[in-house]
Amino acid sequence: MNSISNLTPTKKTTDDPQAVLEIWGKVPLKGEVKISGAKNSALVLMAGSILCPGKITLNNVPDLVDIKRMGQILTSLGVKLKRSADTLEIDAEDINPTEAPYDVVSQLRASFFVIGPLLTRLGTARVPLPGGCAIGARPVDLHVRGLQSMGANVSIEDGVVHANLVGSADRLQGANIYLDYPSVGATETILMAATLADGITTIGNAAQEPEIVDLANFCNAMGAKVSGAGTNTITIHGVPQLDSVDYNVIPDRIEAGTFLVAGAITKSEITLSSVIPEHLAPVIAKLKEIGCQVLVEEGEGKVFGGNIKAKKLRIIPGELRGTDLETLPYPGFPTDMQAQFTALLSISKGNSVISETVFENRLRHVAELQRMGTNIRVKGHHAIVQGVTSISGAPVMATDLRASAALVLAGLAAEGKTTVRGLHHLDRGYEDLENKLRGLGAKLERVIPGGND
Ligand SMILES: CC(=O)N[C@H]1[C@@H](OP(=O)(O)OP(=O)(O)OC[C@H]2O[C@@H](n3ccc(=O)[nH]c3=O)[C@H](O)[C@@H]2O)O[C@H](CO)[C@@H](O)[C@@H]1O
Ligand SMILES: C=C(OP(=O)(O)O)C(=O)O
Repeated sequence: MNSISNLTPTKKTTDDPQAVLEIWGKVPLKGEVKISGAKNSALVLMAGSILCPGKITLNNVPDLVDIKRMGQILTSLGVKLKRSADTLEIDAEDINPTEAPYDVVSQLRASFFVIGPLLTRLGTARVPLPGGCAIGARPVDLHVRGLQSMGANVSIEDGVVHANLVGSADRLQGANIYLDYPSVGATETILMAATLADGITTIGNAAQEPEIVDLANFCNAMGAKVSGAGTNTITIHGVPQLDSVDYNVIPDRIEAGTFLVAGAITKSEITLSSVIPEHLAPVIAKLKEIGCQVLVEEGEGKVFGGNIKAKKLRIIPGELRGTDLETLPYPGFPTDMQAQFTALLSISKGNSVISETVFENRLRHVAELQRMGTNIRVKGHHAIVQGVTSISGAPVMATDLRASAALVLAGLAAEGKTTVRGLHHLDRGYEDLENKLRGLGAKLERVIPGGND
């Protein structure tokens, strides 16, 4: 049997498709970890930078495969990018409405978010439909209908969405739009398109996620007139042009939530720095129900949009007990934390019912968690969990981004060695996860099986 001491990592890599993550569980964690900027905010802010013909500086941008892919899409449109540490300089003065490359768009949902900024600034946009994803069908009908309500002609030809202003119109027209569902992406597409439209746009039943508020703050910092972000009705008064800005991306509430679960699942007290606790309210409430204390402490004081200061969060785990949870649009419990909580509840005393209501196919991690000795049944969009007292390491396959995080968390709590495959999912959305966990004392290593570098 492998042990920590005889593990001989052969080649560490971040992008080799053969690489696996080996985790030795039951090692207590300790210390402090810094949370990176939010993937889902940075991605939409990068798309939103197209709205401005001047230079944009984004700080606190995480170093992720998804961010690199979004950079490739912007570059293909003529945008100039310069990255230094966590700062990204974006110059979208000279852009052309060429088609964003399919092979990148097909790997990244957020790539579709360039459609609103391109259309409203240039009057035309061609963006391939974002690729099918393992978590559900994810159509873009709400984005399309929103742009059509603002006077755009939108058609889908050979898998590419073509959007144009109609006739002699030189701007989109403000409109009253009511979303059938508070879609994050559709709210972002319409919000960005409306910043440069002629007149007033309202978005009813808008998504209220913190990333929407960050986008509105970013647009307002460029001179847009957006109000109501963070509520279910957003109003945008269109302006003719937006200006340069230097802006800090908010901390990643899903990365933060994942580390809180790491503390809970290993029964370890750890501290997270650079977080906005309010963004984690539904996650913290569930952790308390499960038996953990989560304390808010003063942080280093970095300031984000809306003049919010970063704080620290300390988790003090207790006896873990089961609870029910249902994923919902914000401020409900985030679907992006469901897989991690499935891992946590699988070793919490008693029964739990987890209901996934946002995406129709987001329980695929259950089959992998079962390999580790958990007792979970899937019925429709529910996972019915009977907590077990211990789980054991096993070879497992990541099926999507948050599923990969759930398997890493389960590996931290399991007896023996867990080997996680499919790390390209993990690398999409977690900056330096292995080193951050190692800094807290976890024993894990990325290796190529059988390699000999
Ligand atoms: C890059 C990014 O920010 N991704 C996040 C964003 O994804 P994304 O913006 O894709 O998520 P949405 O809120 O749009 O999707 C929610 C639900 O609405 C449906 N829908 C969406 C749009 C549409 O036009 N038609 C439609 O039917 C989707 O299929 C899904 O069932 O919000 C999700 C929900 O919090 C998160 O899990 C993702 O991490
Ligand atoms: C589902 C996610 O991302 P995306 O929308 O980019 O697929 C996620 O971040 O969990």
